[in-house]
Amino acid sequence: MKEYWNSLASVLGVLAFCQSLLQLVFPPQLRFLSLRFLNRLFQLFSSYCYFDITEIDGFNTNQLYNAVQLYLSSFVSLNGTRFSLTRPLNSTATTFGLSDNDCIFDTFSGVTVLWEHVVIQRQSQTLTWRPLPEEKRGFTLRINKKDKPLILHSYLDYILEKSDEIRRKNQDRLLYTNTRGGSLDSRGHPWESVPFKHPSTFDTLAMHPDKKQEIMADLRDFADGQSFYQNTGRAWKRGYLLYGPPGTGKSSMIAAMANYLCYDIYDLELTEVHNNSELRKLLMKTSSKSIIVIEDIDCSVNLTNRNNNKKKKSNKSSYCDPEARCVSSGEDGGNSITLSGLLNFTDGLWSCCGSERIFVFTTNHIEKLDPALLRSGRMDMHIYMSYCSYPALKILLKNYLGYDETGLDCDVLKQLAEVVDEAKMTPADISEILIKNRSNKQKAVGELLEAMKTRNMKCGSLSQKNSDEDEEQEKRALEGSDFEQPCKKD
Ligand SMILES: Nc1ncnc2c1ncn2[C@@H]1O[C@H](COP(=O)(O)OP(=O)(O)OP(=O)(O)O)[C@@H](O)[C@H]1O
Ligand SMILES: [Mg+2]
Repeated sequence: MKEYWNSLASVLGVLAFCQSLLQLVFPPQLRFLSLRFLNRLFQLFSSYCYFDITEIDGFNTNQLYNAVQLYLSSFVSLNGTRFSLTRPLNSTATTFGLSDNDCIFDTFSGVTVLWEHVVIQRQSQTLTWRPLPEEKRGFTLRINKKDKPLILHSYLDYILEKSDEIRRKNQDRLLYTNTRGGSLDSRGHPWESVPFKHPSTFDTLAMHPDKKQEIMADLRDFADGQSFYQNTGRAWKRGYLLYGPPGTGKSSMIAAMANYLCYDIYDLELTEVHNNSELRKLLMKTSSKSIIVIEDIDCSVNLTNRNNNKKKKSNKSSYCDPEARCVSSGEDGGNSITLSGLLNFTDGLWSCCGSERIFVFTTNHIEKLDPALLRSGRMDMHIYMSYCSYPALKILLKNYLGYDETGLDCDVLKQLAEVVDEAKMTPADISEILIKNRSNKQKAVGELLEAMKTRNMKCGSLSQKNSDEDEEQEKRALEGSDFEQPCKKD
């Protein structure tokens, strides 16, 4: 052992001597040139090629560097032993990173590549308007020369796509709103955003499990359907109309959709939009992978009447499409939203700027909507949010009180099943009772049963009327669309 250390010390000594000799004999420029020459020689005979991805490209941050960093973070924690940990602004997760000057192997399409995280001190601070970091950071990708044409482009595309996915998963969703009367912020942006932390998910949503599965499958198909939409020549967007009485979970459903797909939400306040062109500008400033929401579409602006009135009033040049919706250049066309403006927003050429967007309209009164809004291709799926049914009630009991089917007395369950449909209580009504008594489960269920029975007795005739109204609403939705009705009433 002692001999080994002695020989190692002597080798190191010789190396140090050579280095100082080199420094003495060769001036720095010559040393630099000879190093460059050796490097070229090495690259010529090496079977690898190397790609440097620096953190700062000129004066701008290199997006590819950030993408690689995020991409590597997805598996570095599995294979590495030393990590750098970060938590970016607005992020909900800690990110594992490759340590300085550390390496990691990755395999793509059966080809193994090596990533190195290169960090070196910056020699001297050049005079710039923006101070540069003291360290130069970058990733070096090593690929076998024969594999380069096979994978380089597809691998980089894959990294960009994957990193985008990770970023969206890690970051808070954003909720955008346009409630500033059309004014722009300092960067000329018409939307204001706040982190969106709504806890509603499809697990917490009380509705018939089959209906829920159907909606989730539809959303998943949409999100994974890029090639389908491309092949069929359709814009990559989808429209959902949520309708039903207040408190049945329309807004909760939107939050669940956003959380399920990790999309941002643009909550469009139509009353703050002055005209069609402003509406179009708002649309242009939305990002892809987002849900654009117009709540209570029947109350936001009087679109149907607006059109009718205009048709009567306007004697200036206008033309009508076959469905008799006027697209007018008349008096109020300049400073108000028209139905056609709204339809163009969801359906026209402008709706395709950007991609992967979902439009959701909600209403309590589907019968008040103009049939043009309901026709095939506009709102692809009409979802009726109904009063609480027995399968939905079981979800509420589980979520609020922790009861599953076996936890509750059979007799109580049977009674609940008998009265729940007739009681016509919304999930919001029921959750109020459950929240109020959540520390005493027995009492909560007892009170709920009482409330349902009382409603049944009191509102026998009223519930018949409501039922007729419900049927009328659904009938109306079916009439307004000549396409398959995917979600039927429970
Ligand atoms: N289907 C549901 N599942 C779980 N909770 C629900 C459901 N519906 C309503 N709730 C509860 O009731 C509250 C109100 O629901 P929500 O705002 O989603 O109803 P809404 O249909 O959008 O009502 P409105 O028509 O008045 O806008 C929610 O915070 C939620 O706690
Ligand atoms: Mg709502």
